[in-house]
Amino acid sequence: MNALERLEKLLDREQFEKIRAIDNPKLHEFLAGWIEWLEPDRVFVCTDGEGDENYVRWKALYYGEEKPLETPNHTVHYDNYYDQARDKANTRILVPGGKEIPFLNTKDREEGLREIRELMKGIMKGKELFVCFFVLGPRNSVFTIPAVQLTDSAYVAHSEFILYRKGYEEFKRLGRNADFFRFVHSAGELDERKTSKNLDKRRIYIDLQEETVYSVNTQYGGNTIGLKKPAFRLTIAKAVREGWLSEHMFLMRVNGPNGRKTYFTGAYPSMCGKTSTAMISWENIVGDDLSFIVPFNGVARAANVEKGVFGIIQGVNPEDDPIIWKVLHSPVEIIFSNVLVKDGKPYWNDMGVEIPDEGENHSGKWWRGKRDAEGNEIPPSHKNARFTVSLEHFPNVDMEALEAPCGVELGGMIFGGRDRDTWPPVRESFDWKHGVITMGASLESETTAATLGREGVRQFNAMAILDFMSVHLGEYIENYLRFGEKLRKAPKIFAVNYFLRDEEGNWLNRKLDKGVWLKWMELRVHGDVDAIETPIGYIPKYEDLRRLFREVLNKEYTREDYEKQFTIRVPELLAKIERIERIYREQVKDVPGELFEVLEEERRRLLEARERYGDYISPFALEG
Ligand SMILES: Nc1nc2c(ncn2[C@@H]2O[C@H](COP(=O)(O)OP(=O)(O)O)[C@@H](O)[C@H]2O)c(=O)[nH]1
Ligand SMILES: C=C(OP(=O)(O)O)C(=O)O
Ligand SMILES: [Mn+2]
Repeated sequence: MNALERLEKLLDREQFEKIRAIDNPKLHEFLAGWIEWLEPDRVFVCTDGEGDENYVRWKALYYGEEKPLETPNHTVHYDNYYDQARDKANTRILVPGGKEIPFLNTKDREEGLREIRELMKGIMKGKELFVCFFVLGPRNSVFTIPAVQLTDSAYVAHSEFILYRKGYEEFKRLGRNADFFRFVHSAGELDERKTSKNLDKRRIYIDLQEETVYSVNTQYGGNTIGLKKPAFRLTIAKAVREGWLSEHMFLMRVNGPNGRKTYFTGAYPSMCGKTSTAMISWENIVGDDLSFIVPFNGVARAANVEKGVFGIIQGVNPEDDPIIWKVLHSPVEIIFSNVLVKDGKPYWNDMGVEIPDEGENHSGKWWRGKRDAEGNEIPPSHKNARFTVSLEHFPNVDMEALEAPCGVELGGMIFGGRDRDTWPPVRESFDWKHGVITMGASLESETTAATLGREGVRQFNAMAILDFMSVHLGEYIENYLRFGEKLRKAPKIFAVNYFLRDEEGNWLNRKLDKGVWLKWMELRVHGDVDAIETPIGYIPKYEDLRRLFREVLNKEYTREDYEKQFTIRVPELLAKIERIERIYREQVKDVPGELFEVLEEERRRLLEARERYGDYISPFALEG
């Protein structure tokens, strides 16, 4: 029996016709094999029709994975109390022989496939399987990658309808020529709260060879939404193979003088400010998490992989995030996850309004002071609680850029992380290579609640992408360096640090200061302002920032604040180079020699500056 004949037996007539309309034997084989293996009670195939999307929305409520809130189109979803973040330990890249690759969590491919298949055998008995088609990137463009998702979670399917462009018609159009990604997910057995129960058997396995990701016994979006972080591992490998960039970057428009539009991408690790930067209310958002960047006639052009936001809700407040706040309080389609709910209203930590003392949250029934099994006090919402919403609902979205089949020309690329004591708030690299190596490849950041495990630990996190890396880091950096050489005009590279602290641990910057750094970078891309040359790149002049603080935030920016923030901290910078160099020499090993040369040059510049100015160099000393 061929695959189509098997599918005819497995599906009811209506669903079968939807599959038959796609002329793709590889797809048929994949579907027939997995439906037989997973043994769902029912299968629903989603086309691009509004009715099918509605069916998925309704099923999320019907099966209890989501509950309606007071505001129309708002729902809440909970993940298991111990399933609130990405599970790095159980996320594996499957490679033949289980070959060790630095900073990757690998597993022998055969063994991994056997294990995951065993875990998934018959796992959908009694459940409904949703077969969904989407594309990564804008439809019918140079960026488009078709993908099929199988999941028994209506919440996961629903999230994907909000976050990705529909792809059923694209599969039909491409027929047997479609080169597509595959995602197979099961939430596994659910408890009475409809959250995944068998967390000890939680696995996320990535098969680069077949471009397939398996995810089981988990619901948290970072582990399960196939087109998001699971697909990211596949696109990184594809980009390195094909000579473009697939990055953990927001994409936004910064509005310059006289209506000038300049586009930036920015890579910061999870929970380090991508969404909050891209959402700055007076600029325009294109994407907040994942970008594809291709060389196109000598310029770098970027597109958002997604069309929605799966954003962190903690700290969203009316002053700092007026636009998100407004969207979250309007009757557009939103899934709130792992927040506190009381009388049908959602609440979250640090929202700037009073929060009730009891209700329901990610721990079940909640009251202030409640402790978990480990004795930790449970806050109203989880730190990694999120909202899922389409970008079309944001008044500041740049729709034209979001839908542009050729993407937008990039003016600048930004790297940043949680760094309490080393990097200044903003600086510009000397050139592409200097930026790629001393900013991107040298990125370190403190761990956050976006992954399971300890928080606040400084960790190497090259290009903010290490959690998702699927190829040898040396190869990835080599691809980055060569990418710049394909360009007539490379984007300028910048580094930011929103998280500097003083000795007492107080932040040196306010959350909206980033809006000023963005305006400065925009001016630098066009050579409109001068800058101060330092051993680690160019930093802003005080006068320019003072003017921008006044224009952008209507605030006075003092010389004292500037000096504290932009002091060149030589001992910390030297120690960092030491750490980074050791990591590349001892752990990564096969890495382009240029990396060591550029780090060495930076060290030499710092040592020379120290001779002349001492350990902590005031930016005023370097001016002139
Ligand atoms: N102190 C401080 N916190 C920030 C700043 N920007 C963002 N955050 C917080 O960092 C957390 C993660 O931010 P988000 O933009 O969602 O990160 P993403 O995961 O990279 O998209 C949120 O709790 C924000 O409130 C900032 O400039 N300063
Ligand atoms: C979805 C995620 O993305 P981010 O925190 O980068 O927004 C995640 O890390 O799980
Ligand atoms: Mn985000």
